[in-house]
Amino acid sequence: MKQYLELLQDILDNGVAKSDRTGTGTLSVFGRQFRHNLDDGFPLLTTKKLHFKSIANELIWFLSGDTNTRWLKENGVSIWDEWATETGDLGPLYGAQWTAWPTRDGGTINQIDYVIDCLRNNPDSRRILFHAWNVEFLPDEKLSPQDNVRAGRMALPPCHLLYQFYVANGRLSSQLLIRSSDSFLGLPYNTASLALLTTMLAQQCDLEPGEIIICTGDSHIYSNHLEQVREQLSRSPTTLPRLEILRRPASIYDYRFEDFSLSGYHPQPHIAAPVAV
Ligand SMILES: Nc1nc(=O)c2c([nH]1)NC[C@@H]1CN(c3ccc(C(=O)N[C@@H](CCC(=O)O)C(=O)O)cc3)CN21
Ligand SMILES: O=c1ccn([C@H]2C[C@H](O)[C@@H](COP(=O)(O)O)O2)c(=O)[nH]1
Repeated sequence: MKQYLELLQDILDNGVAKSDRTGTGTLSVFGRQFRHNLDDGFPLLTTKKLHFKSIANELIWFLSGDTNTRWLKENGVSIWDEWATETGDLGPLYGAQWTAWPTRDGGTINQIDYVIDCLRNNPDSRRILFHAWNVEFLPDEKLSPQDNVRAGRMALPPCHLLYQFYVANGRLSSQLLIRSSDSFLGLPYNTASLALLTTMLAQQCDLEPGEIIICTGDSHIYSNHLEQVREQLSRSPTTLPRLEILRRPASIYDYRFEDFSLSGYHPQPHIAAPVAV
C-alpha cells in the first residue's frame, strides 16, 4: 500500500495545523484520492499489524443493520465503545441508514438490496450507490455523542459516506467518499472494509473484484499520531495478503467472520495510538 504511505507523507509535507472537534489538533490537507487493484492482493497494511477481525466484524455488523455495540463486543470488537451510551446504543448510524433508511410513510428502504438488484439486473446503471448522510438524524456538534444518541440522533455523523459501484468487463469496482479521514487509525480500516465489501458483493453478483478508489475530504493526522506516522513511514511495505471466501453465503447478510481466509499476512508490528473521541 505505497499509495497510503504517500498520502501520510503528503499530509506531513503539506498539512495545515487545524483545530478539531475533539480538541486534539491535526495536520490536514483537503481532497485526496488513491486507488488499488484488488488483483494485486487484499489491501491490509503490512507496515503495521491490523486487527482484521475488527474490520470484518464491523462490516458484518453494519450489514445486519445493528447500531448497538453488544454484538460487536461479543465478537471481540471494541472500536465503537467510546461513542456508545451505557446500554451500547449509537443511534441510527451506518447500519440503520444502509439497510433501513426511514421513509415518510413509516416504512424503510434497504439501500444494500437496491445495490445488489442493480448489480445483477442493471449493471450499466450510473446510479449504483448507497449513502448514510441522512440529515434528519445528524448529531448536534455541541452535544456529546451519548447525548445525541439519547436525543434520537447518530453518535457521530457518517465519515465513510457514499459508496458507488461500477461494472465493466465482468469486474466490480467501487469508489468511497470519506468526508473526514483519521489517516493513521481510521483510513486503514476504511480501505480494508471497502475491499472486503467489494469482494463480497462481487461474489454475490457473479462478478470479479476490480479496483477500489478512496476519496478523502478533510484528510488529517492527529497531533498525537505524528510519532507513530513517522515510525510507519520508516518501514517498507511487503507483499499483500490474499483473501479467499470459503463458501458462498445465501445473501450479503449471511457472511460470518469464519468465511474469510486471509493468507500470507506477515505484517510488521502493531503501532499503538490513542483514538480521538
Ligand atoms: N477519531 C476517530 N477515528 C476513527 O477512525 C473513528 C472514530 N474516531 N470514530 C468512529 C470510528 C471507530 N473507528 C475506529 C476506532 C478505533 C480504532 C483503533 O483504535 N484501532 C486500533 C486497534 C483497535 C482494535 O482493533 O481493537 C489500531 O491500532 O488500528 C480504529 C477505528 C473508526 N472511527
Ligand atoms: O470510519 C471512520 C470513522 C471516523 N473516522 C474519523 C475521522 C475523524 O477523525 C473522526 C470524526 O470526527 P468528525 O469531527 O465528525 O469529522 O473520526 C474515520 O477516519 N473513519
